Parts: sequence; structure tokens; C-alpha cells
Amino acid sequence: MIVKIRFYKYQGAGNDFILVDNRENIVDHNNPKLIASLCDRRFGIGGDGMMFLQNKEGFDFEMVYYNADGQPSSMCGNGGRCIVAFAKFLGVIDTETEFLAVDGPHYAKISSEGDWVSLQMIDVKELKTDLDAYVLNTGSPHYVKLVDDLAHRDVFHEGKAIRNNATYREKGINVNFVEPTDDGYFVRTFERGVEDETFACGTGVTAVALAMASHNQQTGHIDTPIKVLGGNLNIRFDYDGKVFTDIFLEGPAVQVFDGVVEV
Ligand SMILES: N[C@@H](CCC[C@H](N)C(=O)O)C(=O)O
Repeated sequence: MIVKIRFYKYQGAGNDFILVDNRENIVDHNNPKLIASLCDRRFGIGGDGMMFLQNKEGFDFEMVYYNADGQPSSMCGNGGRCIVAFAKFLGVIDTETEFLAVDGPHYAKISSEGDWVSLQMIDVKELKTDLDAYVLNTGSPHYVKLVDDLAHRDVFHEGKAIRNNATYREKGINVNFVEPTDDGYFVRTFERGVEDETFACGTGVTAVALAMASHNQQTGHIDTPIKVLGGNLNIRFDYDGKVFTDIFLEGPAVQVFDGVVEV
């Protein structure tokens, strides 16, 4: 049987997603093959991931997220920002929301124009090291390494090698390379589940901002502008030297096109 699915394509700093309004539970998304084929950039719609906006008691909505490989995954920060913009577009929310994602409840604020989203991320209590890199979980697991000449780095091959080394192969990890700039940082990320470099990673830049605060022994309220391949993001948070709280990931979330796909 052929089923028609209406979808909306969004991007947040170049991290792009297919979104479906599934409040009526029309799509059975427990279908890795279907999701991977829709995310395929040559044979499908194309996307770093796919999300379903669902009804959830006690919340404005639930975000159900899949990576481009078709597998459900941990939190996606840019996806979270895009689904907030989608919820506003659908009239589910106005300029503030409390929604449920895989890592728990999230508060977010969106501009009245609907294209700038400030998303609260989970508090982070643990920051580990792996040789000269930092490892932490901001809703998804991240490896953060300071490097030089990031513009010319082979992020695909270096990131892939770290993601698949003996320590991380089984569960996977997202690999972020970071270089300081005049006013913040430049970051490039190899994403697990996309298995490629993406143009931005929200939980990734969040991990970088936190790791760099600890690296530079900064405490108090910290604001960190980060440039990524697809644009600019900002991360603000409080740090007492042990725990990172009130973390907000901020940036653009834009609807690119919509359509109907027959599956
Ligand atoms: N693009 C993301 C991260 C999505 C999840 C990641 N691929 C994983 O499996 O950990 C973001 O914006 O945070």
C-alpha cells in the first residue's frame, strides 16, 4: 500500500532535518529503512536526521528523533531548535514551550518571527578527559579536541578514526575539533549516525563551550559565540567549577521547503 507523508524540511545553522507532524499518529516511524531512505541525499529528501512531532500529555509536544542512518538516537540540539520552530509554525506553541525529548523535558523560547530559538539543554555534571581531549554528554556523547588550522583539517577521516577506535566503536561518539577565534571558537564536527561531517551540531557546540570554559578555568556566567560551517551559534551557561547549569543553545531555525512523499 502506498502512503503519502507530508513533510517539512528545516535547517539550523546548516544541520538539516525532515520533520513530520505526527500528532494523529499516522506514520509508524519504527522503520529504520524508510527513515534512512528519506534522509538519503541522492535517492531521498536528504537530511542529517528526521523528527516526528507527537502529542505528549503534560507537555506541548514530544520530539522523536532519528539519525540519518534510520536509528533512534540521543538528543539533537539543532533538531530541538528546529522542532520548536516547527511547533510554532503549526500553531502548537506561541513564543515559549516545554516539550519532551529523549533526554527529558526542555524549555525553549522562540522569536515572534519564528526563526531564532533559544533551547535549554540538560545540566552537565561530568567532564572527563581522554589524553588531550575532553569527553562529556550534553544530551549526546561528545569528544572535544583543540586543534590548529581547523579550516584545512581532514575532519572526515580524523573524526571517523576517533569515532571508530576501540574506546568508542561500540556506542559511538560525536567528534568535535575546535580552534579559538577572536571572539569565540570555530568548530567542525563528525557526527555519529550520520557518519560524516555535518555543517553544525548543537549538542556538539554546547560540549565545546563547556569543555573550553573548564580548559580556560572560567567560572560564573559564560557566553560563547561559536562559528560552524553552516553559520553561527551561541551558548550561554553558568559554571561553578564543577557543574554546568542553565545551559542555553541559541541560533537560527529555518523552514526550507515542504512537500509530500509517497512511501
Ligand atoms: N546534530 C545533533 C546531534 C544529533 C545526535 C548525534 N548524531 C548522535 O547520534 O549523538 C545536534 O545538533 O545536537
